[in-house]
Amino acid sequence: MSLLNRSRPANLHLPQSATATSVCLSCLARLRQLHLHLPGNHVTTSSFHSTPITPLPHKKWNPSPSSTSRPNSNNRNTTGRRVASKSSKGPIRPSRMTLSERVARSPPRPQISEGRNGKLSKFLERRQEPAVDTGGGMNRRSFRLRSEDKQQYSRETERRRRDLKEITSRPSPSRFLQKPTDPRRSRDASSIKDPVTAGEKEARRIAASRLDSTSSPEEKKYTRPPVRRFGQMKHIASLDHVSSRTREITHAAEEQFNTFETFDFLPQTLEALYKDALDGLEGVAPTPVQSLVIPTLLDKSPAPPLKPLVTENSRHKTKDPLDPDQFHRDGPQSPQSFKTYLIAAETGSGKTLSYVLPLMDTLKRRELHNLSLTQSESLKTQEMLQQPGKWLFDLPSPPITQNPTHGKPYAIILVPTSELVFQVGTLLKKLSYIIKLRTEMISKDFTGTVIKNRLFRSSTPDIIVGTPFMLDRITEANPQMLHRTSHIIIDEADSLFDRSFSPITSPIISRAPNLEKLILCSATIPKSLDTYITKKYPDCKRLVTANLHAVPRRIQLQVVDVAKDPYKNNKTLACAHLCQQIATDSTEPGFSKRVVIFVNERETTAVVTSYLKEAGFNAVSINRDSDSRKILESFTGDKESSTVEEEGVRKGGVKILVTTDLASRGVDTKNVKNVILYDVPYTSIDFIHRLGRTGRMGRRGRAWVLVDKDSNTEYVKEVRKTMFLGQALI
Ligand SMILES: Nc1ncnc2c1ncn2[C@@H]1O[C@H](COP(=O)(O)OP(=O)(O)OP(=O)(O)O)[C@@H](O)[C@H]1O
Repeated sequence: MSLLNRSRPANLHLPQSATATSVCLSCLARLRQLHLHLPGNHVTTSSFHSTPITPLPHKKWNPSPSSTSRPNSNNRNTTGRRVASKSSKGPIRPSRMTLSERVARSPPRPQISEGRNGKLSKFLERRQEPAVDTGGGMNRRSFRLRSEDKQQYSRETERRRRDLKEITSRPSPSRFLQKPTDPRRSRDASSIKDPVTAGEKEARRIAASRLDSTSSPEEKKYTRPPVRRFGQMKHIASLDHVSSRTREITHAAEEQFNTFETFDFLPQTLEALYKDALDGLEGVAPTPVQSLVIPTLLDKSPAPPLKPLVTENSRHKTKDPLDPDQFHRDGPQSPQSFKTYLIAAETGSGKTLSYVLPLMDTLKRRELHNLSLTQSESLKTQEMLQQPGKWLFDLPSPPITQNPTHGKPYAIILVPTSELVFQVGTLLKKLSYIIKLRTEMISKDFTGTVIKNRLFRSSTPDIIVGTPFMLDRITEANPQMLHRTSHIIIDEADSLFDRSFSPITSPIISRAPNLEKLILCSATIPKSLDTYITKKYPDCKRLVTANLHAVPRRIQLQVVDVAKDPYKNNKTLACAHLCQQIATDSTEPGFSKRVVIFVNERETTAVVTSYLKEAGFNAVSINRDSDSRKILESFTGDKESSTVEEEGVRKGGVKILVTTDLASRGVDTKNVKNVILYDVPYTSIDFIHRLGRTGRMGRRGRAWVLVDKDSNTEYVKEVRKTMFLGQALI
């Protein structure tokens, strides 16, 4: 008893008047720990407990420096880490939470019954492995302190290095591009399968050396395999490498063009930008991508003379749309008279304005230039007519043109979905109110009559925004429509040049004989796009920002293991529970919180939405029948304040959108703070785009990814670590 009193920490629950049966179980656990560390400690517990307790196995006394200098009574565990005092934690929480009311309220935390030793130790074990793993978090210091993490990480890295060796010896696993087998690479593998003769080997060697000598330095540069940091992350390896030189250029541009005034815009462009495009925000500065792109695209030269119209009315497509391999077989186009640019920057970085502003400014300059030419012509005419002896027929006759400007836009902007047509089109309309240009939208949302009126009425639009599907059909029927088109912009270029879109996107470009600039824009450069551009537009100028392919660190990603308690592989329950937590947390006070849930399959949207609706949430999904434009509007618009009634119900204060990748690209959900990845995305590209719906334009964002027993947990962990380190996912 005296020994006990001597070594008993002050926070043990042992009142002076304690009877043998009133000692709490946690104290007993502490006593047992002490017992393990004291030499020859044979204290019997019989004086404290009425029930006999099986003696603990005797542990040899080892007066190591760690055990003597860091006793457990100092609130440190056996590894020497500081742990919170158990007695100060209040009531002990159970290991199995019962979610009897499912998601209707947050999971209760019933008290564990005292005296069940097994339960207690299990509980303490489980507490170290929470279902929601927040480890990556934002705390760099605590991350560094995790020595076990580090050890595990180095073991993982070693294992991956071995995997990488094995994988790189196989043919390219790229999902986008099945390259023709390179004899140089397949040499080893084939020699194992079927023995080759010495003659064949020699022939292969010669073929390989020929390939080496014929490939240009440009080709060599871009056919280099990307740096694969993680052998397992094959998807990540499909992203292109961004050189340090590119990063230096971006930083230099950022320093040089640090205000919108430095771009030498027309006064009306600047006014429209400040008043309409940026919603009256004050003190705005160009983003890195804008500093880089705007000076390059801004064009003050007058429009060059138009090439004559192609008279033959070719109604046939130059390419076979049903041939999926054509995309990868296409050789470089016939000598190009136009310049090509590739804009690549992280999601939510302001890429749209970076191409829209110089485009509108250039077109306005040309319009003003043409107007001044016409005015000076008419002045000359009047002067001539005033000369004595001159009359109307002495004047040179105006040129007879077969190409009236009727229905011929100067610029075309292509985007993959009608939702994006609406988003980009709305921005253009806002800007053109002050700049005074005519802009129109074309998508499946409008009837044929509406489209016809928009295109071919007396006032021809200067800029048309549309989907490739619509514009391909219209320009195929009216090939002369693109005669005056000097600019074609392809937003989300990685989508519009993939196997499904490429056969309808490419012909539109080839129908514009007077094209001056082809601008491709994307947040990700998959290897397929990189190869396509190198092959088809070898002189393409790449405008790439330093943070390309990196998910901003202001987005916090947490991993929820739904295989663990309390979800027991019920993903929908875990998702509803997360929504409940979001609804009740103290973020965004007074405002309706928005949550976007991404799933991999269209069918899952209906399942998740109905479950959430049943649980009382305000959930919607985008599908074929829904008015997706209207639904998205409530997620892209400004913040809405939640009413007192909604606040009371709590669930009413949160709006949930369940969607597939349909809403993962380009949609400017700038006020969405919460994103849930219900399914692990198939590729890193999808990861980047889905996470890109939050944390836009410098805002903070939160994301959760649900993993179950079938998910590639390793892959998710690597993505999270890479994000945490602020590195690109390549
Ligand atoms: N210089 C700026 N200052 C403040 N806000 C800006 C600036 N430029 C653009 N924005 C705003 O940032 C938001 C995101 O812009 P935008 O949609 O162009 O991003 P993005 O790079 O195209 O994203 P994504 O890759 O997802 O399509 C828009 O709401 C836009 O109004």
